[in-house]
Amino acid sequence: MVAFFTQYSRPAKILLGITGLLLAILLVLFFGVRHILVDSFTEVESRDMCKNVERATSIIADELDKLSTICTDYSGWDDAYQFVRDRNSDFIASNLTIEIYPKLRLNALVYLNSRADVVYGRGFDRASGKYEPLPAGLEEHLKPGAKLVSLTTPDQHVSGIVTLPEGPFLVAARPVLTSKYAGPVRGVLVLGRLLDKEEVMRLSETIHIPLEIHTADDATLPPDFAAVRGELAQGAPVVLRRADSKMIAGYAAIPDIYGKPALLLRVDAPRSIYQEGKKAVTYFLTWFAVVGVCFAFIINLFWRRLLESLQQGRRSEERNRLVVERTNQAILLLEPGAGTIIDANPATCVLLGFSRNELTGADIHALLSGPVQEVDSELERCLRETRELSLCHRDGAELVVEAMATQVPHGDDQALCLMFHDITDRRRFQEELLHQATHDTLTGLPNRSLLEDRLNQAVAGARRRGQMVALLMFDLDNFKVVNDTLGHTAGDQLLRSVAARIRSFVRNCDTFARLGGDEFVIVLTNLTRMDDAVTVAESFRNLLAMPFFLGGREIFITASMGISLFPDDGDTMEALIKKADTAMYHIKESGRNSFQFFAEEMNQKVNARLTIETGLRRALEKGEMLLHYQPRLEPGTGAVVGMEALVRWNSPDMGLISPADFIPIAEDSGLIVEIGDWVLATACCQALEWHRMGHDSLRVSVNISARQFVGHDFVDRVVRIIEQSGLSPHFVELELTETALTHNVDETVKIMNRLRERGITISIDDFGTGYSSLNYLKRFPVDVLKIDKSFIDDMVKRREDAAIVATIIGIAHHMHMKVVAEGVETAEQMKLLMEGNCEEIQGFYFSRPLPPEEFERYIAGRTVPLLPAAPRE
Ligand SMILES: Nc1nc2c(ncn2[C@@H]2O[C@@H]3COP(=O)(O)O[C@H]4[C@@H](O)[C@H](n5cnc6c(=O)[nH]c(N)nc65)O[C@@H]4COP(=O)(O)O[C@H]3[C@H]2O)c(=O)[nH]1
Repeated sequence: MVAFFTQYSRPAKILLGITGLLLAILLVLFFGVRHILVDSFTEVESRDMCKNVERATSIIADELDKLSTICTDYSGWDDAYQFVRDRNSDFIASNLTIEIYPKLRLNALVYLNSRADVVYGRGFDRASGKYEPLPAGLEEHLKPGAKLVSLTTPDQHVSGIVTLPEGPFLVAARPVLTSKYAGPVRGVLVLGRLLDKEEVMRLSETIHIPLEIHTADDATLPPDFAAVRGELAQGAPVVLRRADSKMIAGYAAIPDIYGKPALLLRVDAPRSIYQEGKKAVTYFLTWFAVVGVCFAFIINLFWRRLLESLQQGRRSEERNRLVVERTNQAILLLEPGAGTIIDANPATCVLLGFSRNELTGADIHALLSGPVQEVDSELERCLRETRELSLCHRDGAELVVEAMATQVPHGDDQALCLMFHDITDRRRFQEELLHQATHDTLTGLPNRSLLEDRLNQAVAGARRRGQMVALLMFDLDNFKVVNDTLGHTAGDQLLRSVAARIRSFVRNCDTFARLGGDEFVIVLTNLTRMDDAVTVAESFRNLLAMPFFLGGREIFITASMGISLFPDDGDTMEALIKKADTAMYHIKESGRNSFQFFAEEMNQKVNARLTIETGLRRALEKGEMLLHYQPRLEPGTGAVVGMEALVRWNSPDMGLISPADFIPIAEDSGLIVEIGDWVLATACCQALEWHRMGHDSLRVSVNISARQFVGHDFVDRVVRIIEQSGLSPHFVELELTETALTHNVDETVKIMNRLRERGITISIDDFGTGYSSLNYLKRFPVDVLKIDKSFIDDMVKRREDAAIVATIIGIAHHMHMKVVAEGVETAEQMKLLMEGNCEEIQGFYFSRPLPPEEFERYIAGRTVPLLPAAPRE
């Protein structure tokens, strides 16, 4: 048995137990209810049977009453009254005929007089329909003093049963009276009726109940009667006996007129109530059993389902638990409303550095940064959307997490399930990316894109408040020089220092950005007057005026600043920057180290510049460019040894334009490369032509812009152009400015060497105006130094300038370079230069730059040494 049960799982055992219990209840109910119901039907059956027995006894009583009534009719009658006295035969003949016996179903009729003498007495056999003697046994009851005949008063009467040897008799006795039932009593009338089988059958048919009657003292009583006789004799009114399941018998005893049991009667009846009841009970219980079994089956089914769903629930709970325990997602369960942590999964512990025990029961507000109300509303929002929250690690570090929440059942309430994962690194990376995208890497200042954003915000705010916004744009004067002379690293350091110095003075509400190169922009907000912008601009200029220290060297810089204003100069970054840039450009043109508000005239200048740039692009194609040549002479001999090619632009719209006006624009736009190539090619061709004309020692010098020089294919281009012209490179001199050379010294030296290897002469133009570093001079493979005109101008009046010129000549000679003085305008200048052993001279004193044909005339008519008046250009 134990083994039988142990093979099943616990839920299956419960199921078996419940099924067994149900079946037991069903069985108990079945038999219990059956018993109770059958008993109650038996009881009903008994009651019904008792009623039948009563009806049987009643029918005998009724018969006795009827007999008594007949007796009354025949005893309370004047004729009978007379008859018992005189025994007249008429009475007998007319009233006591034989017909009355069967009619009244009488077996005996006896008139007795007051002395109990039988006046008239006859017996009658109803079977044969004939008179017979009175039953012998009856005479005993008719003797004087017998109960039947002892009726002395009119109201006395007797009816009942007497048992005679002939059988039980129903008897009725009444005193004989007048028709008015008046006395004195003259006798007694006794009527008797044999209760034979026919009579019993008649009674039985009357009451529709099978009836059997025996005398109580009958020696041949049937056994069932004999069995109940004793019980009835002891006073039991009715005794019931069930012979089998089909029939029931009820027994009763009927006393005789003396009160002794005289008759035993039996009423038989089919046990229909019992049978029907039993059938009904069986039917009911069968249904009950069927319903019970169905119910048990359904319960079983539901229980199985319940078990399955419980098991599924447990499995799913286990699965969920494992997921929660093993997921990388941090999960916190919070008490509703209070924010107390109910539970935390291992991922949370790893993320926050707290143990599960430490977290359980802790307040979430201690982990989330921010005021309680804000934290609560953030948690509330997490139910609707993914939010970013700041959590505190155990070590105090701030963690940024991406969180969302849902409500889960917790007891009768709903707990808040907060799920989150660490995005600190991602957020940091995004912030870095955003910072990189919006900030300048060198200085860390906002870049153009962030500047635009801030400027738009500033403009929107100023528009609302009715204020002004100032955009201050500045660049560093001569930054290029610093970059070129001290190197890019120093240049970068200078930019960083400038940024740091200005940034420390810029208000938080303002924006300080770097556009690129040495260009910076400051956006000033909350301005109500232009003067505020002036004050700020001046303070920045003062800030920049203080020295910077680069690599142990003290550097002084200045800046040129252009200022544009919202709303006067525009409301977009493009417009405001363009106008600030225009103003800055204007400042640069007019002396630098200052600031200037944008004015419309500046725009006109810019437009003019644009017109030049546009025209320049077509000038070469249209043949508007031409070259003038300025002769270079040897002071000692007065011979023209060469000429400087100087470009001219004869614009059909603007007339003859000076190179001082369009060369810077050509440099800025990059057109100088194309123009430079044309100049070199044209100059070489021209020189070759003059060589062919006989002036075969003339050297031609050509100006080279820094922009041309830094081109990666500069040498190849120059060499190719010279070769294509057919002129020997030995007659070509390239004039480079100091600033062009100091860009990248090593590279410059290489280029110079390559040019010189080809026989090309290199000269430094405008020497003395740049940094004039002797260190560079020592490294550069230069053939000629051209002393700038500014020194020549003042050398006659200022001894310092004369000394500088003499020094330059001395150094140049010392370094095996020739010296050319340009801008010589007077004989004094020429004289001093001759004395200083300057190799070549160029200037208006001899000739202005001349168109080719004039130059030809000039060299053709040249006599040496002369001090000619300067010819007009
Ligand atoms: N007051 C005065 N001026 C004198 C005297 N002697 C010569 N000049 C002027 O001084 C300039 C000399 O040229 P630069 O220093 O190379 O200065 C040149 C040069 O830097 C540039 N330039 C001219 N042509 C070219 C060219 O083909 N290519 C490049 N890259 N630059 C050129 O334009 C500058 C100006 O050229 P220009 O207007 O032709 O002006 C010329 C010339 O006319 C004098 O005694 N007194």
